[in-house]
Amino acid sequence: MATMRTVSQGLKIALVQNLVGKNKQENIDHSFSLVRKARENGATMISLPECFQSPYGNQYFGEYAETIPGYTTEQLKSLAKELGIYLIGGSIPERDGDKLYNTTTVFNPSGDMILKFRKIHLFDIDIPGKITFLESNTLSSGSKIGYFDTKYCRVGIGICYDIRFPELAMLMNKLGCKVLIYPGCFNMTTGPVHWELLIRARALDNQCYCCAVSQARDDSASYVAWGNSTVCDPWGEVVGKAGSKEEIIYSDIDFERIEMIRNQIPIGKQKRNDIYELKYLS
Ligand SMILES: O=C(O)CCC(=O)C(=O)O
Repeated sequence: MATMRTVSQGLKIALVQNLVGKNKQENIDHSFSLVRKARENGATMISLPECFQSPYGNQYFGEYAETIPGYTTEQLKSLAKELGIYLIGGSIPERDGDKLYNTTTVFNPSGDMILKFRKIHLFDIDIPGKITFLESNTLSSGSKIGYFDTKYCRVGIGICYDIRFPELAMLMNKLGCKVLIYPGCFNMTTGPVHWELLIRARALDNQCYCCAVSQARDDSASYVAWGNSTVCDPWGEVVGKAGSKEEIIYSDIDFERIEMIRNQIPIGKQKRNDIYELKYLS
């Protein structure tokens, strides 16, 4: 007799750290098989990483880009509906006219697209002898904050480099997000020191859950991903962490814990808006 798995009634998040190769269809098929597995294991919200169907790199964005809605997002839509889950489609290179964006789409359990979010802060850095990357050579930036409502809570979205900007996370907190999710793809220079620190910082300064989901590491790729997909709780503690290889990590979101910590250390109420204020210029 087949074993019936228990599907969580609450918010159980799965981060799918898939290995991305050069074949788009294989990337889609393979990552979807991992999403199915995560659903079988009870996840109710599942996130893929940044560029889940395309290798990460300026030389790839144009070739793998699609319109939204388009081929990949139609498949994400069907999968969300088939599995009855909230599905965060990592990101894909999006083509809109003559511009490219790094874009996340989110689907609800009925298959409706409830968010299209374009990466706001482009990854332009120069660390001599280590890594120089200029996303702005190919991509344009978004200019709208990304969040969506679920039956559990409001969830905020940023993409990779966006996690370095505390103001963005604080605004998502101000808008009521209890969970922040960052599809990302850090590298072997910044990943070891900054990745976990940034995830923990965003969780702690907003007293919320913060999740970051990476591609798995491929040492032969032109851009080697750090991996280490992570979930951090509102106390700043890591409650789920992957290694460098392909893996799915799971985390149950405890809303009572968020409230308890917010009551114990009430920084949300102690902000001195008479001295400083964070404004959302929509
Ligand atoms: O901030 C970093 O160190 C890495 C960011 C990145 O890889 C990205 O934004 O895609």
